[in-house]
Amino acid sequence: MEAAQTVVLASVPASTAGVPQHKILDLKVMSADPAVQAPARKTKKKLSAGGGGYVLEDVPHLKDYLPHLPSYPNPLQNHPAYSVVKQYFVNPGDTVSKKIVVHESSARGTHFRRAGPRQRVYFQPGEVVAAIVTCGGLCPGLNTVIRELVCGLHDMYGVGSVVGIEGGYKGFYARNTVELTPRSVNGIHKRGGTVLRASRGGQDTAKVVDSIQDRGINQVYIIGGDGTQKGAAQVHEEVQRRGLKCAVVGVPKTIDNDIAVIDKSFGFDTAVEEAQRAIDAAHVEAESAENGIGVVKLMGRNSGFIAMHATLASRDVDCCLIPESPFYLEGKDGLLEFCEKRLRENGHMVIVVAEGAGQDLIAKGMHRADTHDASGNRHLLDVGLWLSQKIKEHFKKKTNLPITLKYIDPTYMIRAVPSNASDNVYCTLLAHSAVHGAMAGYTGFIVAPVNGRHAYIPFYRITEKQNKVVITDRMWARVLCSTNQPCFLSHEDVEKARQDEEEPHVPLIEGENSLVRTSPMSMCNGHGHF
Ligand SMILES: Nc1ncnc2c1ncn2[C@@H]1O[C@H](COP(=O)(O)OP(=O)(O)O)[C@@H](O)[C@H]1O
Ligand SMILES: O=P(O)(O)OC[C@H]1O[C@](O)(COP(=O)(O)O)[C@@H](O)[C@@H]1O
Ligand SMILES: [Mg+2]
Repeated sequence: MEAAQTVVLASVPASTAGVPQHKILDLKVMSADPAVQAPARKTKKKLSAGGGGYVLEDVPHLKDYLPHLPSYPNPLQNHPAYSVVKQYFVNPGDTVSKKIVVHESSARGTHFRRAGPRQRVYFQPGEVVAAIVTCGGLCPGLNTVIRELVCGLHDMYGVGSVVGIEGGYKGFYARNTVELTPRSVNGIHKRGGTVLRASRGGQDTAKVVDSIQDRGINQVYIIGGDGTQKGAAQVHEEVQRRGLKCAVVGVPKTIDNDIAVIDKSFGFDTAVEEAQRAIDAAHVEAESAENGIGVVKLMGRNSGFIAMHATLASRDVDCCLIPESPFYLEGKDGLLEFCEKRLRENGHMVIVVAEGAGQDLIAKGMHRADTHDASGNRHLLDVGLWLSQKIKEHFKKKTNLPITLKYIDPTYMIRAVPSNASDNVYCTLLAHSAVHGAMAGYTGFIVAPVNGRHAYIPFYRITEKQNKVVITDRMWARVLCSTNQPCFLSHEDVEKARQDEEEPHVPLIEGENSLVRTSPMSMCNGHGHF
């Protein structure tokens, strides 16, 4: 839940960090909620406004607090591979639009600074001491990002000093660093996991920054998910407070695809592809038995993207359950009734369930205290096991249908694999964009594609809100349409989901779609089905 915030808008002069000469708006944000983990933000949001409702949400720059920092020509201009590119350096005014679908009357809206190499850099190759750390859960592509950060720094900018921090945040203060060279990272992209190892918990900002300071690290690349980037934002605050010349760069990693604003996180495609193998196996098992049911549990703590995409890709799935969409078992249009119907019609069925789905339902009637992992993530109850049990009980007690149910839990198998070809390319570009940003003196940002173009995005943009499947969007409707599963939703559920929608709906001409807009349940066909 986002904390209540006090917002102060004021005009300030443009900074020297390449901000276009729009009117600059300075937004101070103070948290009004004492329970919020992060301290009140000291870094001001860098907003600048242009014509037609254009807003640039810019990222911090080292010059914001080190105004006399010298800059140098970018060595890439003499690089044999890059110097022939017609316009290799990014135009300082280039920005990436957050909103890609626009109407003739709509405001241009939020933009982010376009990623890429700049004509001037704020580090000389010989002075750079870069550090790389991987935090949180595994994700296909971590090794590719590590490799490409090391090789990008070396090959493009001639940086020779790159160290790896082992075992996540705590490695900053609990372990020695390891030297990373193009030679030592060669070939690691063919392996799953992270050669630097990762961990949950142990994020102690003061100790992390002490270590950065003691080791003379001046570029830190922090690869991790939403939790990691909250930690990275705090590291950036502290680095800035101490006045250190150190660029803090976040590379978003999450297999769950739960990071807001960005198009997609690396490794997600690989995970969805790997999930197909589990669904295929479940389908083969189900098809080959009398009244066969295959249940596949996939990752997705709070966001059901993997389950949703795996379902759409497979087309063998009869029901997809995700955390964002509540469901129920018993009664009319409940899951158990649907299972009976599918078996009678088709003789077999496959259910895909995201691990975070139905947690409230399972917890009902259970006296069990919530427990959390070292990072503060809630431990989940095993929905796959619970669901399998409930289905078996139902068919045994309430029907005369003998069923064969197979439960497949490929959880860790889909994230422990190496990244596929397209994720490898994605990771390469991502790492290079991160390096260009740090060399250009930007700091306190994450790098990621927004509408297909790489952008530098301020930390607050992605730590404030998690990306979730919007169950009132077309994509979820496509899933429901392909599976023919019940919609399970009550009026209240739909209304609640609509309130969470980010984009306001623009009314359609002549009331088109107005039935759906005014009556949520008209989304269902009257039998609780879409
Ligand atoms: N709110 C937070 N503030 C600061 N650090 C955090 C926060 N949440 C998690 N972290 C740290 O980030 C690291 C990874 O977090 P975790 O939630 O496990 O994975 P992920 O970053 O992939 O979401 C851990 O070291 C954890 O201590
Ligand atoms: O058992 P672990 O290592 O804590 O990981 C399991 C969890 O990690 C996740 O993959 C998400 O991890 P991140 O937030 O680190 O990306 C969840 O889907 C899953 O619940
Ligand atoms: Mg997370």
